[in-house]
Amino acid sequence: MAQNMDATEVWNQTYQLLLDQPLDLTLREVACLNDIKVTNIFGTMLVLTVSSESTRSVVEKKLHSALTQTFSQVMGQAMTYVVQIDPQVLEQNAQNVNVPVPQPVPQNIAQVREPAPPVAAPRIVEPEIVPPNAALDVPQNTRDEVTHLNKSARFDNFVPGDSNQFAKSIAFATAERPGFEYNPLFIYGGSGLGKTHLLNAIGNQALLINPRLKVRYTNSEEFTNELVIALGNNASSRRAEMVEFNRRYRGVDILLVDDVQFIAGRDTTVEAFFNTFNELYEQGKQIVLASDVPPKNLKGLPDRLISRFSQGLPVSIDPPSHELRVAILRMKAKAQHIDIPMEVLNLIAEKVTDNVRVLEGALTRISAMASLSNQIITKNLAEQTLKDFANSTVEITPTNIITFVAKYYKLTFEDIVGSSRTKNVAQARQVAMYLSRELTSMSLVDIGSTFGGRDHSTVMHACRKISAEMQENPETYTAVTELTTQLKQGNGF
Ligand SMILES: Nc1ncnc2c1ncn2[C@@H]1O[C@H](COP(=O)(O)OP(=O)(O)OP(=O)(O)O)[C@@H](O)[C@H]1O
Repeated sequence: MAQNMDATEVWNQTYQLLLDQPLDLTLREVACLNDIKVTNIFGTMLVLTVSSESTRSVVEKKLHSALTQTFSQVMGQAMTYVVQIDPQVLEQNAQNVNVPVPQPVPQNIAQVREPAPPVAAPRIVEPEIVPPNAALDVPQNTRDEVTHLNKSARFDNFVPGDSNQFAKSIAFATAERPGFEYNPLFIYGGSGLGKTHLLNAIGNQALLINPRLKVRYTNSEEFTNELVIALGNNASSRRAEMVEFNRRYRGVDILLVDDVQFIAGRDTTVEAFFNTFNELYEQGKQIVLASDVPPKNLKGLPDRLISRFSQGLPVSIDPPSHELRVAILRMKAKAQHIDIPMEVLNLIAEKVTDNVRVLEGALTRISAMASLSNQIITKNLAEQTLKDFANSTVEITPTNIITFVAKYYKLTFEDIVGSSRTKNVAQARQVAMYLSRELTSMSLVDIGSTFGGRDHSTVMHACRKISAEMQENPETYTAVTELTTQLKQGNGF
């Protein structure tokens, strides 16, 4: 553990370790590494400061995996980071181009940044299912401490349709007879289509049938981080840590691995995963994998692993039809006692076509608007509310959200991720957490890490609070809707 290290020391150690690794970096990427300063540490989140937008893009994309893993290794716990551009550089740029920088200067990054292509979020993957809006409590997040399963993601609240029926049936059969017909079961499909839900449903159903089974849900980022920590710096405890790591992953009857596409890139992780896979497989234990693409399209993984993945049954989940979108909306509305006419459900299903998570967000928005304006839900009200709710192709990162929220509330970037508990800072932070849940695919755990190492239950509380406030408080409603619109339009990214 190295939690008492100061920011400079953390960077010095990380930098040294990075240089010792065969990372195959270009000269440009090495130059970007040299430009990084760690300027703050909030719990498990580091604030990195760089001097240009282009460096920031490299640090957020190409170097993300190496940096996250090495920071985690140095700190002895899973770490995440956000990247800001040096406030002094921004101020200097603003003066050079004669653009007055509004106060507070340093953190209004979006106002003075050069336009740049949307940058990828530090990829923080999704280990559990939680609705984007905690008011939509189907399924809620109740992650089990041992299995890591979200107990609320079940087969009985997974609505079937043409696009997912086959995957659901196979998943159900797998839960009933783990380790037999479909091993490994490989579920693939686009974002927000229900892969994580099915993985959890398999684990929950199998345990219902046989409570003595050992089940473990994980995702590739969690697997990698735990491996990095087990390998750690400390040679004397490494052996015991690795025994414990292997017990956790190789001693199970059912291993459920989400977002397996992100396992690529690190030889040690791929090797550990390959060995875990083989051992479980040879013992006849069930392995279920989920990914955004079929096995043959996985990039950066060795052929031997891809051929193992293809040995069992790959099944796809496709985007839902209009009828299925309406059926899912009906179920969610019913679960929340939202009285909503059929024509409005049809309208939402027309507007949001390719992601069930976004579908849920639209329903919440409409219900909040109706409740705030004390109206019943009508087609007209829904049309008004969803005016700007177009499917967006802009990629929104946690950094974007923090930057925009800070600007909206006239606070600093570090206020949002820091530890201040003053009322307006806490409110802004909760809105930022809510937006992170709604507009990115980050899990509660990962949002908590990004916002200064907060617990996932703190994030869940924030999402619930903002969601409830939206129904009662026009200021909160306006803040959320305006920020969503700005972020989706990508203004100032
Ligand atoms: N058929 C369905 N019935 C009910 N709820 C669904 C269905 N499909 C998806 N959902 C809900 O939509 C949300 C997103 O689903 P989930 O997280 O499983 O998607 P995913 O495919 O794993 O996405 P990602 O690849 O982004 O992690 C969850 O709240 C989930 O419960």
